Parts: sequence; structure tokens; C-alpha cells
Amino acid sequence: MASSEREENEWPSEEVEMKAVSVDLEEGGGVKRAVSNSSFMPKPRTPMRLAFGEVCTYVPAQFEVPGVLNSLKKAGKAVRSAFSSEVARAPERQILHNITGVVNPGEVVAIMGPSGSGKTTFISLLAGRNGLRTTGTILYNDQHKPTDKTFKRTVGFVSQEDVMFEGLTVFETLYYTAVLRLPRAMTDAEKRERVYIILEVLGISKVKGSIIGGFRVGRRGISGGEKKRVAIGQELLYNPSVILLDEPTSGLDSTTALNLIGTLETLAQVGNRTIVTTIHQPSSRIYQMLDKLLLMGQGHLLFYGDASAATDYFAEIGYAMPYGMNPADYFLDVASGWSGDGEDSGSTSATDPELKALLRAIEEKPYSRPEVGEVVLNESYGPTAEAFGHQWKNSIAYRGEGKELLGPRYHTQVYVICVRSLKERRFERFSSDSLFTVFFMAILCGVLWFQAGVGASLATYVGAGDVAALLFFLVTFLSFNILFSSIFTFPNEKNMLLKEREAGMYPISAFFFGRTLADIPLDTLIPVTVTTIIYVMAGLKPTAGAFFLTLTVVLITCFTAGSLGLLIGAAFLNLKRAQSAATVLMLTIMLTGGFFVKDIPVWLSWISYLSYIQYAWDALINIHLKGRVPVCADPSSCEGLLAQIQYGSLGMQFGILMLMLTVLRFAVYLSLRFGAKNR
Ligand SMILES: Nc1ncnc2c1ncn2[C@@H]1O[C@H](COP(=O)(O)OP(=O)(O)OP(=O)(O)O)[C@@H](O)[C@H]1O
Repeated sequence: MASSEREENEWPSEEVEMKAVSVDLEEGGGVKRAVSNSSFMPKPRTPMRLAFGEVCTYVPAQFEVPGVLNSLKKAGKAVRSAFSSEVARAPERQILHNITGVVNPGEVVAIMGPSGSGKTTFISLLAGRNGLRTTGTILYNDQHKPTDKTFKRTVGFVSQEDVMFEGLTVFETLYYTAVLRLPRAMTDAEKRERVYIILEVLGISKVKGSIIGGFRVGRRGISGGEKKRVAIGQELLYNPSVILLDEPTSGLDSTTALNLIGTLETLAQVGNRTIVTTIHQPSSRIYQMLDKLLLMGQGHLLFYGDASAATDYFAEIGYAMPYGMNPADYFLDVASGWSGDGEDSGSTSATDPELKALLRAIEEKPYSRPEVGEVVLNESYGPTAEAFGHQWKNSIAYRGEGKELLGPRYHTQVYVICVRSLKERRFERFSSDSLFTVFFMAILCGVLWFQAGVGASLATYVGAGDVAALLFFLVTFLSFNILFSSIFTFPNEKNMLLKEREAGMYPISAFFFGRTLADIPLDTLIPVTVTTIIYVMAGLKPTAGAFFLTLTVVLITCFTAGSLGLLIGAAFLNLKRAQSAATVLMLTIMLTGGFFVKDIPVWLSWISYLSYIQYAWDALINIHLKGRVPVCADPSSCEGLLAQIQYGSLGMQFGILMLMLTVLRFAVYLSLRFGAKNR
């Protein structure tokens, strides 16, 4: 890449000094080139000073049972308070108490405290990802609130749980994030280059070809520590000025944790980044490496300053650390309300006398952090809006025209989401368990209905009735199989969707179209194979036209069922509820499909018009039986199932199925568009 281009893309060679890396760009891109240490991680354009003052957070004192009754109660209260001058607030519990401090660029602040002390709540407030009632101020560079939609997207946030596609490799995970998040001015080779550099920096190059793995894909993949590094890498890709991490070292051995904290320290120092991380129980070696410590106890700020000064400060206020103890362990004991006199109070309630005494001592002699002097934020840096990901200036393409470069093009977003989804879902769709189920059932049907569809068998009402039953089973079995696996899609991907939407990586419509495209091959392969096996074994109508029409009906039905499954999943985004709703719907559709009950009560008969199975079955009967079975002139004298069959118009049946498919797909889109952000 020409040096002028590199400057334009914010990869200034002289600013990079962290670690010598030499990587080969082979995968996919076909480029093979050594990258010198001079091109490692660029400095973010805008250093960020984070200031928080008097931050208090409250949660409802009582758990509110979700459900219709509670919603009605809430609505009633809202109406009452609208007509009354007194605003009645539900009882609340305060979980953060006046947290105040400043984090300068280049600093790493470790938030420590016992379990339940408010670390996660506080860090998610700093990231603008907490909807709890909060007072006080949190500002970046005195102007950006973390909840500002545009600003929030520029903050790197690594949550406690790893939100990743389990079926992708480490390289794919980072590469697809790079494509979705980095500006389109960067070429594909540059994006790959950045991925490789991050793999090197985080020490995960050797696992770049391994899958993430996990419960959903049923395979073990990379280790917990490596997953955490991938999650950090995803955020580092777009070079944020602020990186917030929630317990990045939990579950890691002490050496790996030490390396990780070391990497964070270097990233802060070299790139003038502002880094805040919660940390549960650091080893003494990690503690010594910490720059700044923010100690919390039951939502109170107990100490904020140089980690190295904390021991002396606590000794000054009467909490001297016993000799030889790990300071981190000691501070956690102190913050839990244990004074070190050998008597564990055992209680960590808000009225804990030990904690009260500590807070009094802190109040009497507060820690005064040595003056750091005014941090001068480099004026030559561009405004925040230009500093990150999507809005970097594309000075190569639009030099001098003042146009801003947005993220990847829409079709690229759709393409990446589609490919990613195909790779992720192949495990579930083509798992040996599900393949065994469908193929076992296909062979069983073939054996049970062996050659039932040949002309001679159709000559009797009983024989024709058997074929009608087979056709009903075919559409029911295949479509329900897809319906049930589709309901898991959105609940499983909910966290990923929310995370990527919060980062502004793509619009919902791109996600929807990408997923829809991925569904086509995934939902086609099994129905086509199973239908072909049954078709041949059962000896159904031996013409190419009938075969392809049958396949078309089966596929439209499967896509319709898949859409219904997606809709249920998207509407509930909760697996248990989605499963219950799917069972009720599935049985309703089956019972009203026309096979089991002929005389549906008039007041319930409208349901049968909504049953896609009914139209699919009618269409298949039209294709296979019309003109091939004896005409029943007098229904009372005919036996069996065929007595009441009216063939109807095949075109109409296709039309209704297509209409149902379109309406359901559109409903899935609406449900995602308006529902996903509220969960
Ligand atoms: N949405 C919420 N509703 C009710 N209580 C909440 C909510 N969020 C947090 N809390 C409560 O606030 C307190 C602090 O929780 P938080 O998760 O921030 O603690 P933590 O220090 O991160 O704990 P851990 O180390 O165990 O993750 C806890 O008592 C928790 O029960």
C-alpha cells in the first residue's frame, strides 16, 4: 500500500511501536507480505478523557413478574399518576452510591470489588448499555454521553459473556467483523492485514483456523482465554479510543490473565487509549501491574487512585494489610466488610457495621489522588464523528469533496451476514442427529407406502386414500421439521444481533435479507432429497411435470413453515415461550389441515383457512389424484377419505401459499425491526 494511502486510513507508521510482528497474508486474499512493526495498531485519532460524577443507580426493590397482569398493573399506575400531581415511584434499592472520578487517556483503570458490589452495573453504564435509573453525569471529553447513539458505537465494549458465532473459525470471526465494521475505503487486503496484526498482538495466531465452538454447535473449540481474546480483538479492529471490559480475566489461569492485563496496559500507553476493566480476583503479580484501582464495596466507592498507593492509604485509615498478603485479596476482604481483626462478620448487608466503619474512616480522611496536571487533548485530532469506523474520511475516493465514508455497502453487509449464517447453521441443520431422523423417516415412509402410488393401487378408494394420507404426511413432516428448527434461530442469535446493532454494524433489513438468503439452500437440500426418496419408493405419478410440481409445493410449504418458525422466534426471542407457542400453532395447523377432522365447527372453521398445510395438501392431491381415481358421483356411497375431496384450482392453491409465504416473511421483518431492540 502506498504510504500516502496508509496515512489516509489512519495507519501512521511512525506512531506504532508496540511489538515486532511479521505476518503472512495468505488466507483467502492470496497476498503474501511481511508486515513490519511500523504498521502495527495505529493510534486512535481522538484521545478520550472520561469523567463520572456522583453516579447513583437504582433498581426496583421487588422483582416484577413479567406477564399480562403486571403490565396491566403498570398501565393502571401510569394512568393514575398522569391524573395525580404526586408521582408515585415503585420502591427502589440503590446499588451505586455517588461514584466520582476521572480517567485520563493512556490510563488503565481496574475496577475491583466483591461479587455484587456493582462492577458490572458501573462498567455497563460507562458503555451506555444499562437501562437502569441513574443520576449523576458520565461524560467523555466533557461532551459525549455514553448513551449517545453515535458515540456509543465508537466505544469498544467487551461484555462478560462471549457473544460469538460458535461455528466460525477465529479468523472468520475477526474478518467478518472487520468487513462489517471497517470503512469501505480500506481494501480487502488491508482488512485482512489488520486482522492478522490483531491475531499476533493478542497471541491467537496459532488458533486462527480453529472454530470458536460451544454447546450450540456441539463441538469443543478454542479455550475460554482464547475466546476472550477474540472478543477483545473484535473491538480492537476498529481502533477505539475507549475500551471497556467486563471481567476479561475470569476463567483464565494467572499467567494468561497476566499477559492479557499486560496487553491492555501496552495498548493504553502506546495508543493513548482510555481503558477501564473490571477484574474479579487478581493475583498479586497482576495487582502489581495495575495502574489505577477503583475499589467498590456494596456500590460505594472505597478507593480510586494509584494501585500502588492503596496499601499505604488503607494503613493510614486503620486498615493495615497483614504482612505477606496479596493486596487484591486484602482489599476484597475489606470491601466485603471484614476489617482484618480475625473475625469475619459474615454479613455483607447494607447495614454491615464493618463496612459502615470503613466508609466513616474514608469520609474522615479521603484519599487525595496526586495531581496529574491538565491532560492536553491534541487539538489536531479530528472530531469524534470522524475518528472511528464508519465515518472515517474516504480521502482516496473523495479527496477534497468533503464527503464522509460510511461503512460497508449494503450488498456487502447482506453478503457477509448470509455467508456467516450459512457457516454457522450448517452444524445444526446437517448434524448427524437431524440427518438420521429425516432419512430414517423417509425410508420408513417409502417402505410403508411402497409402490402405493402406482396406477393399479389408485383404482380403489382405499388405495387412493392411502396416497392422500402419504401426501398429507409428506408436507406435515417436512414443514414441521423446519418450523421447529427455525424457532431457535433468532433467540439463539438475539445477543449477537443486539450487540452488532448497538455497534451500528448494519441495518435490520440487511440482517433480514442476509438470513433469508442463507435459508434458501439450508431449507432446500433436505426436503428435496427426502421428497425424491419417498417419491421413487412410493411410486408416485411418474412424470417430470408432476415431480417438479410436487417439489415446488413441498419447498414453498417448507419456506412458509420456516418463516412461521422465525416469526415465533423473533416475536418471543425466548426459547421456552417460542417452543410453547410453536407447539400450539403446529398442532392447530395440523388438526385443521383437513385430514383429521372433516366437520370443523362453523365458529372454528376460519382457522382452517389459515392452515398452510390445507392448501399444500390440496395442491398435492390435485397433482397426484385428479383424473386418476374413480370419480365419486354420490359421496354417501363412496368410502374413505376421498369422498369429500374437491380438487379446486391448482393455480389458486399455489397463489395462496405464495401469499402466505410473503406475508409471513414480511411479519418476520417487522417483528425484528420493532421487537429486537426492546428485549
Ligand atoms: N437489573 C437489575 N435488577 C435488580 N437488581 C440488579 C440489577 N442489576 C444489578 N442488580 C443488583 O445490583 C448489585 C450489583 O450487581 P452487579 O452485577 O453490578 O455486581 P458485580 O460486582 O458485577 O457482581 P459479580 O462480580 O458477581 O458479577 C447486585 O446486588 C445485583 O443483584
